[in-house]
Amino acid sequence: MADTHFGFKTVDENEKAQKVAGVFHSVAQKYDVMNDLMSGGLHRIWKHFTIAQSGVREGSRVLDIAAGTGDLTKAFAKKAGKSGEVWHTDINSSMLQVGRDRLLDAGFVVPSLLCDAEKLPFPDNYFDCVSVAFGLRNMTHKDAALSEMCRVLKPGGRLLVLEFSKVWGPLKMPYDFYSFKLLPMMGKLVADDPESYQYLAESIRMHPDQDTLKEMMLASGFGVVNYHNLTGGVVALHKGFKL
Ligand SMILES: C[S@@+](CC[C@H](N)C(=O)[O-])C[C@H]1O[C@@H](n2cnc3c(N)ncnc32)[C@H](O)[C@@H]1O
Repeated sequence: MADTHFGFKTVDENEKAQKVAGVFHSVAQKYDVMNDLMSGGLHRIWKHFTIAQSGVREGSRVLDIAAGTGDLTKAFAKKAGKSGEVWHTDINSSMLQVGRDRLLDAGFVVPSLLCDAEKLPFPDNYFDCVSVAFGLRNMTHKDAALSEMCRVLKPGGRLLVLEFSKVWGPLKMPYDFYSFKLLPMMGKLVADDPESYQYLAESIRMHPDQDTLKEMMLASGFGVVNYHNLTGGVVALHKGFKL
């Protein structure tokens, strides 16, 4: 079994998947409140921008990967309407359940499916839009997952990858202080789980930067890839088009 990263630690690939599963089983119930707290609500703006860039309209077929508590799924379901088809998927049963309950409570009846982004159980050329928000970073074989996302898209379809990225130089020091000092502290106080939020900070630093991710998407089969930096590169939205 090959080695990979779990935050700053080197672990074998099997162990990474188990540790990531442990993080998300542990944070699922507090995930939404922590998301608002940690980002000061900014994640809502980043997601709003993602939806605006999606091209999803009435009747679209959309796959939300690593969808967790379902923020994007819900917004896509609104846009795709009754004639659309929107899937809420995640590898983690705790995150999927919290998301499914939230979607139902908000009046959205969409399929929720437990599945691994690296082996998608969907046919080729099926979706108009595939999204993965803050999920790719946690995957063991990112290339395999990106190739799967490309496979299930129709020609002309688009992949949206919303993910933490490399910050603009002058922001680096305050951002590091925030990530490595304040974040684990908030994780302890609010969720009694400092390790999961330490992993969050470390996994962000280990994730490919904007241009590297763009190259990975091109190598995975996307014909055109571009990206937008949001909040000084704290987050980037990559758009990949299958030709
Ligand atoms: C930080 S949450 C993001 C949830 C949601 N997309 C959002 O933006 O709020 C990351 C999610 O990625 C999921 N995940 C990690 N590895 C995955 C994989 N290989 N396939 C599918 N989902 C995965 C986790 O279970 C977790 O729910």
